[in-house]
Amino acid sequence: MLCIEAGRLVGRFPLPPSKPYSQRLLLASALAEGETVVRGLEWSDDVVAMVRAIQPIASITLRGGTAVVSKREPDKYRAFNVMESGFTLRTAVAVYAGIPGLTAVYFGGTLRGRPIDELVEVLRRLVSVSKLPGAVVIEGRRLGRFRVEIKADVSSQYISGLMFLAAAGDGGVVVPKGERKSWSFVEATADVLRLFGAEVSMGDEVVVEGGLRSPGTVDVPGDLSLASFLLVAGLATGGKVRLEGAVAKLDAVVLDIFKSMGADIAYGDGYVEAWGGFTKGVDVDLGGNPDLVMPVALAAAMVEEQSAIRGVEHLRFKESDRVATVLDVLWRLGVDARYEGGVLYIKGPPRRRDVRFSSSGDHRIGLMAMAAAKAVGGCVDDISPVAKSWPSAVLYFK
Ligand SMILES: O=C(O)C1=C[C@@H](OP(=O)(O)O)[C@@H](O)[C@H](O)C1
Ligand SMILES: C=C(OP(=O)(O)O)C(=O)O
Repeated sequence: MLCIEAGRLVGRFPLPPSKPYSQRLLLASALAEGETVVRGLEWSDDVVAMVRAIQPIASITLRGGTAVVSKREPDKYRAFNVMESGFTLRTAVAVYAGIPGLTAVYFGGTLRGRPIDELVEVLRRLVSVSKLPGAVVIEGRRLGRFRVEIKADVSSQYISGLMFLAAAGDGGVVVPKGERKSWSFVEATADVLRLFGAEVSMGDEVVVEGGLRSPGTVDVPGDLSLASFLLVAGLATGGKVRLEGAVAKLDAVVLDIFKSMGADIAYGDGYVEAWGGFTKGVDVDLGGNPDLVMPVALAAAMVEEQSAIRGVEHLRFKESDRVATVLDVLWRLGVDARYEGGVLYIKGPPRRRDVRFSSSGDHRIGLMAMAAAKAVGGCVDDISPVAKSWPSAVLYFK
């Protein structure tokens, strides 16, 4: 149990490296011609999962937070455990469909109950895939250019996986069906593939031309979906937080959201600063940026005006049912909160002090609970899930 005293959070902190970019850069490096140096990694469980996933096809040297990666002749038989990383599971299952040989991708923990079937169904039109409890086995072969349709309202990682498969082979067309959820992550995949020289066009269809080559040395940018828990803790306690490092475009919209809620935010080359506090509610659709729901919900909990966070249906498919577990944190704070028709309605301020929070086995709920505990005082039952994305976070909330 981690207990945190209520009080102003004032300080300078390094921006946590973006997990989505770390994983995409490592995967692209393993599929590209030439050697890539990826700098600025933090060894979270999900980033380690991606290192395991690329090991059978790449030579990897690790030095501190730097990985030097180059493509090699793939092992004939491949087996690795992606643990709880949804992105690694879904991209590895797709990419290994295009690499001749047999691959067993193991997964566990919270990932056992998360969706993968739609992707397996689509891949079965191209290769043989078996889904077992806790593992997916793929019989890969060299594919020609392919065209597939896939549901877009469950996980954007299906689309990202198929984009990597196309880029690593002779190209392909992915047709997203239904509402496009978490679309900012598909754009991040396109950005990384383009950085590695692929042609990607995004319209009604996502068209990816094959062929990746190393851009040389790349730096992982900072992650605002994670860092915003520090910003919320600073703003909710009348403190001041300065985050140092380059910021990823992905999820940077959170800075505008916090500004619209009355916070003072300044940012420039290599830093973000936040002070003042939250004074206004917000009405925002976060269907494209699901990882911002937790920090924005906590910010909304600090103000009296009612906030609405829309587009959150697919948060039920994450490490926990985040519609339920976000509400759990808010209710423990003594905030009025409810979910109705894809929308979270939240009206603060917190009415309780010295609260006992639960991370519900979910890293982003653990981070939300730590930031909440900084504001009202209290304890978080189990912070081990936080190692999935940002192990060093615990050092900053003390
Ligand atoms: O592609 C990615 O790196 C991610 C996509 C999102 O998931 P879904 O596409 O499953 O919603 C996001 O919530 C997750 O944290 C990371
Ligand atoms: C859902 C997440 O990641 P993944 O889907 O890659 O497990 C997350 O980091 O919140």
